[in-house]
Amino acid sequence: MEGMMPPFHFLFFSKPSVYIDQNSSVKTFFSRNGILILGFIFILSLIALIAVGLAQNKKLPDNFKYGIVFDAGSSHTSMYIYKWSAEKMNDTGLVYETASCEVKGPGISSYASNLQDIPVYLSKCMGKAKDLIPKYKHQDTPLYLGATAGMRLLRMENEELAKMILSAVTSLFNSYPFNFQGARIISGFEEGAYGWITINYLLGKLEKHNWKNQFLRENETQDTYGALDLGGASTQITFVTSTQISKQFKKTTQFRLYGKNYTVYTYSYLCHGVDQALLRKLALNAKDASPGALMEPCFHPGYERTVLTSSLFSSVCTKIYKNWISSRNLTIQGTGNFQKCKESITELFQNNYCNASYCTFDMIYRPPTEGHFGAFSAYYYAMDFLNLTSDKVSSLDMVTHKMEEFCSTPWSVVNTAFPQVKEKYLSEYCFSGTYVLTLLQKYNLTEYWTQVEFMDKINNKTEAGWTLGYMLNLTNMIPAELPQSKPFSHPTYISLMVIFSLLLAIVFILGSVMFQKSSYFWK
Ligand SMILES: Nc1ncnc2c1ncn2[C@@H]1O[C@H](COP(=O)(O)OP(=O)(O)O)[C@@H](O)[C@H]1O
Ligand SMILES: [Ca+2]
Repeated sequence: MEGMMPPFHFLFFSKPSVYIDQNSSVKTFFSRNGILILGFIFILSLIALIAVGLAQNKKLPDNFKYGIVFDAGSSHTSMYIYKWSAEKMNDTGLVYETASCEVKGPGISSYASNLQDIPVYLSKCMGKAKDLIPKYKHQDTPLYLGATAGMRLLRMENEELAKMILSAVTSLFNSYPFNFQGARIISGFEEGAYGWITINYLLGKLEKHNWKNQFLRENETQDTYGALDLGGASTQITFVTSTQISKQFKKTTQFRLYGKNYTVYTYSYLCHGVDQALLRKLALNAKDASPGALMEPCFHPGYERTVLTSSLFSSVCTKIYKNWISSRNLTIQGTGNFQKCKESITELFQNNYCNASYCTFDMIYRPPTEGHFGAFSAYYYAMDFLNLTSDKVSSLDMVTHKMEEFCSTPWSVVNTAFPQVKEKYLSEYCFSGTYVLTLLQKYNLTEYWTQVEFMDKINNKTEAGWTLGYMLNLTNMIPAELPQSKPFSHPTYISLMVIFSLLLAIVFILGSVMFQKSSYFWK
């Protein structure tokens, strides 16, 4: 049996029963110490290997954070609750909308004369936020309210009243356990810029991971989308421009996001929101109306609406038209003519004077548009209802044809076909659809019809609009530089794993050999 290997289990389980002589016991002593040292290295390497593996692949605990933003628009107020993982807060696209709430009632600016009703107005949605967000997170949850063009108009008319509305909101929100960060009127510039951040963040255009989960460099990221927001009282256009723009126009802003610079052009047209545009159009045409009646091509044949003429001139946007008409009842009668409707809408845009190289309308300089655009809010509501979104209709001719057909459909037919749609919206889709087309044409975007994507919820979750961008900015959640996504870079991780694995293999082999040798001394 001399020289033969002991069976495998002997290497590990057999114990020496007798020491043969002095010489061999010394050798055994050294070989046993060697085994101890190797064993020690083996255990250390094993611990290091496990630690590296765990650090890299640690399953992050479900530690979520929340944020609440109220969008106090001119026509209505909505609340959005956003949610994100606390550990990954600087990664893109990880903040999403977890719930939303429509505040019942009109826009907040109409509460100027009944401030006492503001708590009732907002408390239902606040109650929803309290129920949805775990109690222990309430104090850490930032709460914002941003008001847009309805409040901008009220401020122009009566600054004191606008302040009183915001104070009423502030005292109400301070009574809730959330981390209230303020209620304010955001500027049109912010509204455009935050809308642009929202859609590009959600579409993953600001930074990209590759398959190894590394952030890509500047030239590897995708082109951003321009943002088109259409509200009730104002509308914004925002896009990255490569045109050098003179500082005098003050229409651009610089962003540094995830290590990349963006020069963004943005402009907000007050009184060009869809509701104010309709009001301006009706006010403008009221002067030519035969006593008591106004023929309106943007409403369906057979549709009638009676308004008090004073209501047409009560807005800051229509005051300029107020002159010879004393208040009286005016019946608006639809004639359903798309082409005439379009012509009358065109009159709402001024094209007469431009003090720059190029203006879209209303003397506002704008550089040439570039790339794709995401159009949301009332752009989406109108085009989605009319089944005219750019993925469904491929050419402008088709859109025009469908609009002609829709506008000329008698109101009785439309009303019967869509009993579930709010009458205000349904009766105005011919106008709002035509307005969307005219506005896009004024922006020179209709030539590139398929480059305009009408969008509502991005990734089926988060509504496109300024609110998410606003919160991301105020919570510093979009870093200027690229964040490190893992404790080790991928090459370091791989190198460490290979080194420790090799070390383990060597120690194991050496250990086995030494153990085997020492067992000969024990025999
Ligand atoms: N489901 C809908 N269908 C049609 N229009 C809608 C729908 N929901 C909202 N709108 C319209 O979208 C616009 C939203 O504007 P809003 O955000 O309130 O104003 P602003 O941004 O100018 O302050 C309003 O004109 C409103 O009537
Ligand atoms: Ca809005």
